[in-house]
Amino acid sequence: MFAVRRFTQLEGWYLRAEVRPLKTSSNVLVRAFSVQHSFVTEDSTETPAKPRRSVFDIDKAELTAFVNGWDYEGENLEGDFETDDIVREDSDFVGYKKRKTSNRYVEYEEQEQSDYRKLEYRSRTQSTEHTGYEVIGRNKHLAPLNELSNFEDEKIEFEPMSVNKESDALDTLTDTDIVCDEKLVFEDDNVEFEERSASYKHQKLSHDVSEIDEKLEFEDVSQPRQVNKYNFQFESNTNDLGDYIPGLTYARWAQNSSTDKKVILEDIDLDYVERRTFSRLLQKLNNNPQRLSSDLFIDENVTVERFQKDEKQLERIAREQYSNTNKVDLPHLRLDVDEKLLYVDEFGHAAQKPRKWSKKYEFEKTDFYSEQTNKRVVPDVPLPELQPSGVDQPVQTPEPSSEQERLRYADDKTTDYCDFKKIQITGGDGGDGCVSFLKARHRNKGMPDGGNGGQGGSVYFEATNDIVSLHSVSLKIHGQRGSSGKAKHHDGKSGADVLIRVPVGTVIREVELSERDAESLPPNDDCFIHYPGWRNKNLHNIFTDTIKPISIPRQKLPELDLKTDGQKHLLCYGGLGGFGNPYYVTGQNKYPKFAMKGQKGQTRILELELKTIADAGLIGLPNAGKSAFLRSVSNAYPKVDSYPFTTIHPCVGTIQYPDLFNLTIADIPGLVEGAHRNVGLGHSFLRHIERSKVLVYVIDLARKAPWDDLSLLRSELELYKPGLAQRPSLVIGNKADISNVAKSNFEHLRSVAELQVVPVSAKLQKNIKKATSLLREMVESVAGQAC
Ligand SMILES: Nc1nc2c(ncn2[C@@H]2O[C@H](COP(=O)(O)OP(=O)(O)OP(=O)(O)O)[C@@H](O)[C@H]2O)c(=O)[nH]1
Ligand SMILES: [Mg+2]
Repeated sequence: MFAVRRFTQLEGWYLRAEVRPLKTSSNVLVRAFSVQHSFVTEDSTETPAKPRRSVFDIDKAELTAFVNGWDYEGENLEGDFETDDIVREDSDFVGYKKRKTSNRYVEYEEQEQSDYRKLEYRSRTQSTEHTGYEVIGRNKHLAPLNELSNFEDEKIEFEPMSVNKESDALDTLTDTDIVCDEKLVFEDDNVEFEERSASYKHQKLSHDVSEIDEKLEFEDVSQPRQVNKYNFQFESNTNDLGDYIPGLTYARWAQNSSTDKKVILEDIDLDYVERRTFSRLLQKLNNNPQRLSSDLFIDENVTVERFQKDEKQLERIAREQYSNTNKVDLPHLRLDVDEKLLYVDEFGHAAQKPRKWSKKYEFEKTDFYSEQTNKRVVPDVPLPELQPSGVDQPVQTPEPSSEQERLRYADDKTTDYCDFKKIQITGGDGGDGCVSFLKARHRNKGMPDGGNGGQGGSVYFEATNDIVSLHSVSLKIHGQRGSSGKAKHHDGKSGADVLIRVPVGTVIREVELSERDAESLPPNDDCFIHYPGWRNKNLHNIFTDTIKPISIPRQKLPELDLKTDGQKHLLCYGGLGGFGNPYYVTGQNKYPKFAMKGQKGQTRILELELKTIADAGLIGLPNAGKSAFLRSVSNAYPKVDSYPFTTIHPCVGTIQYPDLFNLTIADIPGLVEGAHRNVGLGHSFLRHIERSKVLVYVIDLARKAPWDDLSLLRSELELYKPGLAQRPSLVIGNKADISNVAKSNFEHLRSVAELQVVPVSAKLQKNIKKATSLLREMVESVAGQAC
């Protein structure tokens, strides 16, 4: 950790600013600042009787003045820091200078050594040691530190104060511009202190920092905010948490010994833990990742409902789930417990709202804490019923009322998804050969010495799992041209190859060049470079059958299916470099006055079609709950909403079974009647389930006649590709929680459908286990069969 700290002492106060960078690389991002000032008695050997620490926000202008104007050349430190305590040494440290400023960060880059010095100093009064790199700034302006002695009120107003003192500091720092809009961070220096938050107005600073002229108003941070921290305890077979811990900046974890299977994560502020990281961690810890999704579902019976971001949202969820069972006090995380996973605790903490980058903040334990046993207590929450709500009426899924509305939903401009593209790729041209003759004293006719041209760059395709769409592939792609040969037998350099990365599952087909495309290609008439004035003569003399330009034989590419990650193919050769004139020396012609031009690179027009590769594909009408089902069973997190065509491009999730078996499942947009006539979103997206070995029909049991929906889906599939509907299939009867109607519909559907029907509630996570195990059975039974 690198820190830039500066100290001073002024009228019994001292101020400290810390600049905490993001990484310890040569470019340091300044991320958070803390400024603290506390009272220090005049007699530095005594511990202050009642030291106080006040915390306030510091803004850009103040900090700039503060940093630039600081001077601690000894005298300012007297009193607090004895001269002997200050060990100043010139070190090898190469400091940092400002490189780029954005709203949030100041980026520093390496700076001359002479600009900075390394300091070690000890404050006797605070009995703490600090080591850090001090930036010796321009000693021009001081922040209005005098005002700080009057820091009694809630409001502080800073005035700039100029100091007429010149220093030999650097020009480079004059525009040091440090952004600080974060909550302050304070550490415990073994001194009790009072915290106070202050909202204050920033007054415009006039000189030298005049570029910062806006008036800043800070929000009032004195209002307490609810901070939710959770503790998790698991049994785990793995000790390998290293990868996951960095994401959990706000969690502490402990493992008693390497043999102990218990892993405890404490004080996790879910507002701050990245959702996916955390989910992955739990997955790893749990070692039973079957139902773990990014929504933090842990097991059939153990469900951490949601990240508690929004009290109201939580309340809504709780009321929905527990409507007929229990009223639960809010806001608390609900959890059902089984014997395997131990407990989850919850605290409602009243604490000051931490700003984004602040690392520490105080909280108090309030609920669910037993003072007798000094342990956290598990709240006793009964399990919910299978069908908690007694809704009799089916929830009618809204249909798009008009074509316009449908388009509005379908036209999601925020996503750049593309699964079909026609592109032109061209290999780089070869470099030209050179016509040159040795020039030497006393020789009026030197030998030919022209170099050969370099080869043009080729175009490769590589399949990768890193991308899921073709949108990043350019429409026209060229390999680099080889450079031409030069005199004195200097051959040209080869052009760089181009690698085009496409998602796994991309099918590449070559299309014949249309006449128009062929016309647009450069003509290939004269393939020779001529010595000045020799063109006609050359054409007349030497173009016999023996000297012919070499052309790359053109072969049509077979269809190429990139199915595995890392699969790489060369699709377009770059042209060969042309020969220099020495190549054409013969007995008859010792001084050839021509050389070969570089060959043209190959050109191909290709169609790229992305056909997602997944073991199972979800098919259903819009709003049937396909995405909700995918969310509940896999690690994917597609958007779920109550309007049709929520999903407009495919999304692939992975279901992970406890024995590490993985199964991929693709969610695609809703299919409607007449999709083959391009109604709805059409049926071109069915290409993404074309390769799935198992089809999963997701049927909304709350609709009037779900069996009709099923036959409609099957007939649309058949119209898209004959035989597709005959694949092994499973029917998921979703929304089974909508009780009476769903139940009767299910009975009927089961009797009518020739396929196996599993009732589930994707929303309430019911019967999911059965669905996933059936799905696995089917996938395993068809494993190895070609689709
Ligand atoms: N009551 C109930 N509602 C559900 C269930 N599953 C999904 N829903 C709701 O149904 C609506 C549609 O869910 P989605 O998952 O977006 O449906 P979809 O099939 O992906 O829809 P499209 O992407 O538009 O094709 C949402 O409002 C869900 O909350 C369920 O099991 N029970
Ligand atoms: Mg969807």
